[in-house]
Amino acid sequence: MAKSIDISDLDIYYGDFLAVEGVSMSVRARSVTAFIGPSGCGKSTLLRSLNRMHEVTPGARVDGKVVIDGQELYDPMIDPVEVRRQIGMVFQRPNPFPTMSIYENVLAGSRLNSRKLKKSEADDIVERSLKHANLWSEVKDRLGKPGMGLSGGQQQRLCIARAIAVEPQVLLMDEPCSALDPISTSAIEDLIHELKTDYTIVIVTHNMQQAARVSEDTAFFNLAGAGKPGRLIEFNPTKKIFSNPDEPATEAYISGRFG
Ligand SMILES: Nc1ncnc2c1ncn2[C@@H]1O[C@H](COP(=O)(O)OP(=O)(O)OP(=O)(O)O)[C@@H](O)[C@H]1O
Repeated sequence: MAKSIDISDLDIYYGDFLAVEGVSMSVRARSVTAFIGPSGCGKSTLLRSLNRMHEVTPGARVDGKVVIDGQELYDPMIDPVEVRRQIGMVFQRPNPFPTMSIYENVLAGSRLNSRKLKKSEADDIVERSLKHANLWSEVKDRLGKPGMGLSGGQQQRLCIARAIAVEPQVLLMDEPCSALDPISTSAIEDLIHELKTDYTIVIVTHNMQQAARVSEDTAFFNLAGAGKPGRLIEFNPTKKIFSNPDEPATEAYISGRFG
C-alpha cells in the first residue's frame, strides 16, 4: 500500500514565476519525511505537486519528474482525480464538511467512488478509519452528530480518518498541527507515528521540535533571495540534520539564526 516517491529535477511554476527549482530527492515508503525551511521557500508548493493539487491553481505547472512506485505522476495518461484519491492530504486547518455528520465525513471520499456502499461496508470503513485515527472511542456514541461539533484536535483527527478511509498510498500533511493546542498536537504526533507503519507520510512543519520528533528524514529548503525560487539545500536523516548537518545554512536555520 505505502509507496516511495522519487522526485527528479522538479521545477514548479505559478504562471511565469518559478517558485521551486531543481528539486531531486527520494521519499522512502513507510516513513515520515519532514519539509522545513523559512516562509515562502516552497514547502507547500512542493507538497501540493505530489498529488497534483498544484495544477488546480490557474496557470500553475511543473517541469521534471515525480515517480511514485515506478509510476510517473505527470504522465499524460494519468488521471489527476485518481491521483488525488490515492494520495491523501491533510491541511493546516481542520476542514470537516460542515453539513455532514461525523459518520458521513469519514465516508465522503469513499462515496465518490462509483460503486454504492452497503450499510455494513460503510459501517466497517467508518469504524476502521476512526480507530486508525485514534478517534473512535471519543465519538462512537455520537456518529450521527455534526463533525463541526468536535474540538479542533478531534476535527483534525476526523480529517485524517477521512483521508485514510479511502486507503491512500501516501499521506501529505501541510502543517497539520499549526491550529492545534499542545495536547491535540501531541495526539496527532502519536497518530503520525502509528500511521507510518502503513503509509508514506510527508509533513510540512514550521516546528523544528515536531520535525525532530516525528520524522525519519528531513528536507531543508531555502530561498537565495526575495523573488528567487526555493531550492532543496539538504536532505538527510533527521538525526543528522539536527545534530550534524552538512550545510551551514541548515545549521543556521535549525539553530534559529534565520527564518
Ligand atoms: N497560488 C499562488 N499563486 C502565485 N504564487 C504563489 C501561490 N502560492 C504560493 N505562491 C508563491 O510561491 C512561493 C512558495 O510559496 P509556498 O506557500 O509554497 O511556501 P512555503 O514554504 O510553504 O511558505 P509558508 O511556510 O509561509 O507556508 C512564494 O513565493 C509564494 O508567494
